Amino acid sequence: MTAIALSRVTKTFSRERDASPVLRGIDLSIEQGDMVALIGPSGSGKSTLLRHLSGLTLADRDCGAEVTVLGRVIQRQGRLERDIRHSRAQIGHIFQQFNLVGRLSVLKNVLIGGLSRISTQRGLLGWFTEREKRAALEALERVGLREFALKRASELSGGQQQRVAIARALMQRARVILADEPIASLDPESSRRVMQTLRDINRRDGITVVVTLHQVDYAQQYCRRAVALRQGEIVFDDHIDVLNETQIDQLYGSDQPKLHSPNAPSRTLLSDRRLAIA
Ligand SMILES: Nc1ncnc2c1ncn2[C@@H]1O[C@H](COP(=O)(O)OP(=O)(O)OP(=O)(O)O)[C@@H](O)[C@H]1O
Repeated sequence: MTAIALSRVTKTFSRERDASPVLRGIDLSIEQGDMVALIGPSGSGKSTLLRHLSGLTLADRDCGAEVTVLGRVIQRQGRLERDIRHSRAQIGHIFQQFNLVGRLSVLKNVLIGGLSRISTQRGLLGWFTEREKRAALEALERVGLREFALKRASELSGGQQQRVAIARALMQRARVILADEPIASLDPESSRRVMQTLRDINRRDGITVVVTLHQVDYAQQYCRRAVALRQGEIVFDDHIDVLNETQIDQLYGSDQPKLHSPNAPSRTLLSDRRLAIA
């Protein structure tokens, strides 16, 4: 079953007449339960594409764009769908900067993930039931941070905070997780833990994961499929094993990021059958 579908998504930020689009007619479909890496050089449109999926960014109005997630329309013709709140409840968006409330406990931060399901008043007052607290502790257990529940979020390392953000998405009962450069500011060990956590929830819970990554070797190690963008167009879309050295060089040119992971699998050189880079 299709979890995510984009058709004809074009996005131009500038209103100047000759401004170039950041995304150019993107058509993409992702199956439920897949784990997909969005790769490509800086500025190629990865984050912008991801933000279209949760309706944080709207496509151009005149391009006939449509974005659906889990069968619900998120945006159509550059307009947000009316019942976006319900759709967003199923989508966990994780950011490079974690977006936790540093002065609150780790547990409270995770509990906030369930806010879309409880009354605004109860949420504002910070009243949570024993059942909700148990669920939040279970989510923390899943990401290996249960013993940090009562610490302030700001006391945790970057990698730990990122895992709290993942626990918050679990508490939210998200069926799709969109992770925007979740390891960009982390050291290799923390990066591995975060990617392992994402892969674990993908495999065990069947949650669809789309993750933007700068380091191709992490994509190769943890993701099943790669979608590569260059200048706002999809230039590669296939099983991650199909992506070879030559294609990576073509994709990044002289901007190719360093490969950080010492455990990266050796890459097999396969045919260039799908790469459309000119
Ligand atoms: N809100 C915005 N207003 C204007 N331009 C924007 C906005 N957001 C992104 N852009 C521009 O769109 C282009 C694509 O940005 P985006 O962040 O999607 O790329 P990216 O591939 O995620 O890059 P990086 O890997 O460096 O994060 C860039 O040129 C960026 O400057």
